[in-house]
Amino acid sequence: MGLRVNDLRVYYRTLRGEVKALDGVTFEVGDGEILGLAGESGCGKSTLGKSLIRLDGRMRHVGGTVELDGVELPIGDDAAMNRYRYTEVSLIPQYAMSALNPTRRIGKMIAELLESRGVRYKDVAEELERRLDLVELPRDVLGNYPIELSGGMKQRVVMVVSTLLNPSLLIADEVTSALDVSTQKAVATALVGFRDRGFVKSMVFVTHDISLTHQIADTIMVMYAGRLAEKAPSGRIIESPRHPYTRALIDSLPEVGVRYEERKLSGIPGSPPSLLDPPPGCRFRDRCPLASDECVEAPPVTEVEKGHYVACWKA
Ligand SMILES: Nc1ncnc2c1ncn2[C@@H]1O[C@H](COP(=O)(O)OP(=O)(O)OP(=O)(O)O)[C@@H](O)[C@H]1O
Repeated sequence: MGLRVNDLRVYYRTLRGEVKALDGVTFEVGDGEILGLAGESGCGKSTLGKSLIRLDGRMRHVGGTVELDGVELPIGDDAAMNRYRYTEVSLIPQYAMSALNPTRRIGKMIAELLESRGVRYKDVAEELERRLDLVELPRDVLGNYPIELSGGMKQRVVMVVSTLLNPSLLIADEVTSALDVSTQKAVATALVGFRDRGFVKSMVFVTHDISLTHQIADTIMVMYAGRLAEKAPSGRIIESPRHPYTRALIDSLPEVGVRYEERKLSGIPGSPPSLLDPPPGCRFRDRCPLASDECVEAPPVTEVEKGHYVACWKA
């Protein structure tokens, strides 16, 4: 049944007011689907990823729902969410390599984690070893402390641990940004393999790198200033983007493997609006070459062809 997110609003409390980081986002991810989430820094990608599993202390669930396999997740209630974490929805965090407890051997850490989920280590030990083999980690890592492993090895440990209980949904948050290009590819390929083997049913792959997303995701969703700009099957969005912002992103893609955050968006002056007090209407209109009077009203998300959604009056 997959993931169904409806009009999700999550804000950050700050001294200057509330940052409307996620301001009414609706989308679905089907079983077996990998959704790549793209957009400039600050558009709300990580906030969306985190909202699906754990709101941090400053985040407030203002409205909207998240349904996984037909069950509404209590995302605003940290304690109630606990029973879904690892088993139903799991996260490979942005800094996965530092997510491991430095004072625990890997095996011990996994045993404690399993215990907290009511699972006996020996019941999954064989499967754990099989998965370590699969990502080409020696079984000995179970006896190692994190400091004894390289960055890439720690990354793979976190990948294996976070998917060990076969969650329905995996959120991979910028898992490749700290890696070199060839390791990025290997990690992305391993994640696709996890999906193909059924370790996870569906995945939200958050990244700056739209060219990498294109290689692994079935569908790409582009966000702009806390809202959905466009969502379509990967090939479709790369070949014929309909939103002017998506077009700019793709035009600014120089070559595979180069992150667009490191380049200026060609031909688009300005920067995204502040999410403390975003202007009414289309949030891209100040930078948009096609903007006209109707853009003072926020465009609805429209399905322009099957599976292709765009929030733009001109699409
Ligand atoms: N803890 C926080 N307190 C206040 N505002 C925050 C906090 N974390 C994020 N924000 C703001 O929320 C908005 C969305 O941030 P988010 O990290 O989700 O974006 P992102 O697209 O994932 O960016 P990046 O790729 O740089 O991580 C930004 O305006 C950001 O400044």
